[in-house]
Amino acid sequence: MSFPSDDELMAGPNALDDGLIDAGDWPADYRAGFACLVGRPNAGKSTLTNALVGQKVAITSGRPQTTRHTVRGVVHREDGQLVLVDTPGLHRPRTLLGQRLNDLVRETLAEVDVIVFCLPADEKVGPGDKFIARELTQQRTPVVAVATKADKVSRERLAEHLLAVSALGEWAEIVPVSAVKDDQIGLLTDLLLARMPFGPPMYPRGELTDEPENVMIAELVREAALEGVHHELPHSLAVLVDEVTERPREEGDQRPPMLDVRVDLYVERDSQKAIIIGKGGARLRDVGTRARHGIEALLGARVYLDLHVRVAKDWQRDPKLLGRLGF
Ligand SMILES: Nc1nc2c(ncn2[C@@H]2O[C@H](COP(=O)(O)OP(=O)(O)OP(=O)(O)O)[C@@H](O)[C@H]2O)c(=O)[nH]1
Repeated sequence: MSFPSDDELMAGPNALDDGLIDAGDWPADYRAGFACLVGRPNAGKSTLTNALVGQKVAITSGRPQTTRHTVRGVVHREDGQLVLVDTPGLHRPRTLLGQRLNDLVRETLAEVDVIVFCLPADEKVGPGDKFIARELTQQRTPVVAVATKADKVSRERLAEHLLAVSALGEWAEIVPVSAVKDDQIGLLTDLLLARMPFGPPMYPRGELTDEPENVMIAELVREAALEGVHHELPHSLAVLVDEVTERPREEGDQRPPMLDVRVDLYVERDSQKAIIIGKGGARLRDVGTRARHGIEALLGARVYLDLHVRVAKDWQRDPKLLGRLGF
């Protein structure tokens, strides 16, 4: 058996023709395509992604890749499939990292079928939103503006917010939703699916994400490490999984496998390292415990988690390190 070439793997929907994916039958009016969620930090993108997908993203491995963007989740319906891809976030290009992210973001925006612009109803439309709105109006992909966290505000405030959003730019639709209360999520899915091209499913049904396990592990550690110190360490923390190894087992051992997971956390300054580690290492132990529970649930294994905090001065400007960190 020969492995498919990179070109074949990148072929997206065509991969079906190569017999790489067994997607089963699909109706003639089936739609499938890509959407990405954008919005400033804390706008509710992850929560909305999970609500759209309908459950926490699940891990599966060893399947052909139909997009070179990280897939956050796949919405499966009888009438179509919506592949939610990641955008690393829009930032003003102050550092090399910022510039690269923005290039990546622009490419992503141009390649998807619809953009979901998240604007939290409980916050006024601000400079961050205007910056993103300007980016979005510079390209041709239709944009659905979503007023997120609608459950947090009164009807009057929501109406005011929707007006402010509509004044921000030309949007294909404006929809208020609550991901937490599962309010209008079905309607939003309808609107997004209607903008997908007709075509066969890109993923076998039942698959929720194709995020590599290591990225998910790094994400869990990052989340735990940032808890409560978001404002002190906004973009200055990078997490890299160094190694995952399985411990040898005695024959007949019925327990789940035991994995050693080694993870490096990169910060820019000694002071940030001190924040992560905490007094006498207490905080880092906490971070480890929380992340470990998540990783064990993710991998269905027992995990020994080994965290190392390293200071990599100006990692955001170091192309070599950026490459290693996957940017
Ligand atoms: N009440 C309410 N809270 C929400 C809703 N959606 C998100 N939140 C909360 O808003 C906060 C931010 O949500 P996230 O989904 O993490 O936002 P994000 O845009 O992914 O954030 P970044 O990763 O920083 O870009 C979290 O505390 C969520 O629980 C919602 O519909 N209703």
